[in-house]
Amino acid sequence: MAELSALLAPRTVRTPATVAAPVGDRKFCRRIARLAVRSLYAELALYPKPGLISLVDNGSHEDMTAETFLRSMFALRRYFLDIAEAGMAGAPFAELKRLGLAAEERMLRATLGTNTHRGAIFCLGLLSAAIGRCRAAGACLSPGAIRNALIEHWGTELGAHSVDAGTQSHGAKALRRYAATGAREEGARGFPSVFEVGLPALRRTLGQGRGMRRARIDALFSLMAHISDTNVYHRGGINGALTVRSQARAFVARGGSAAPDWEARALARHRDFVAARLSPGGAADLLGAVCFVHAACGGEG
Ligand SMILES: CC(C)(COP(=O)(O)OP(=O)(O)OC[C@H]1O[C@@H](n2cnc3c(N)ncnc32)[C@H](O)[C@@H]1O)[C@@H](O)C(=O)NCCC(=O)NCCS
Ligand SMILES: Nc1ncnc2c1ncn2[C@@H]1O[C@H](COP(=O)(O)OP(=O)(O)OP(=O)(O)O)[C@@H](O)[C@H]1O
Repeated sequence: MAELSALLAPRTVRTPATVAAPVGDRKFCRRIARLAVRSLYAELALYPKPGLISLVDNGSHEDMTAETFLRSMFALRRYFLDIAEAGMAGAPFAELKRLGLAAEERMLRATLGTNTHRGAIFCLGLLSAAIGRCRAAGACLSPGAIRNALIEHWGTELGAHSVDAGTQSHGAKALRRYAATGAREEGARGFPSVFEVGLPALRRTLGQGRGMRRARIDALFSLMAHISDTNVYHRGGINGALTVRSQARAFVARGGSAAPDWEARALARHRDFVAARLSPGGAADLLGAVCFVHAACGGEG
């Protein structure tokens, strides 16, 4: 637990200018890795999240708990450091993929075989590499610079990162059965849901003075309303996907966290989703990525 409190202790460095300051590159990458893990923790700790695991309950899941997620997060600290350094060094996509696959193995060892963070390993890993690239180029960290670095350096390979014929993952099955696009398509397009949906929603709510908890809720519901989430298709098929999208759209249309009864309505959606065994895990992963980009660019973590 001492480790956990060190990891989650408030950051003293907060401004974009400080992120780009001439501290050692390794120190910079360590800080990026800390922010990545902290962002995954922020996603886990947020409540209520429809159907998802939090520190309060297990949502729609029987095979994992918040503790499984915490074990996985600790196992991934080294990965985020390594992939940020690889990005900084201009490593080819094959090297990022090798690191990503090794991290998946580490995650599965730490969780005794449960997939807690596959999407996050992919998404926050690539973003860590892109942040490393920005640092190497001396660019000031901004969402646009991070996205450009990602597309410029690894966009071609990401566009060709298709599902192997024999892959039996939930995502691969959802793609074959429902043409649900999922994490690969997000990556191929430079994570538009992070940069064009989740992050603007987070910043809008913060700009309106409603604080970080509500900002994360608004980002999560905006993502749920927008994305093609292979977890949802896997568990609930087309009807499940339509339910998640329409419920999230209704929440957003009523003003999101600006509505006076937002918390009761978010809780009601949580109960509905648990009853229907729905879990928008892809939106949860992307929320982690939104929190990460926001913090890396100097926002409150
Ligand atoms: C692309 C990946 C994530 C494969 O996904 P696939 O859909 O086949 O597998 P699976 O269903 O097991 O996992 C999907 C993960 O994506 C998340 N997800 C689902 N929908 C979405 C979405 N729309 N956007 C983002 N994440 C999503 C899920 O929560 C889940 O964690 C990945 O396993 C992969 O290619 N790994 C190899 C490592 C690699 O190439 N890394 C590149 C550099 S890091
Ligand atoms: N807080 C969260 N709660 C639940 N899932 C999350 C959360 N944050 C992220 N996720 C994502 O949701 C995914 C759930 O994966 P998994 O493939 O085990 O789905 P599942 O629906 O539980 O599968 P199964 O039907 O085998 O139990 C994880 O990969 C993870 O990335």
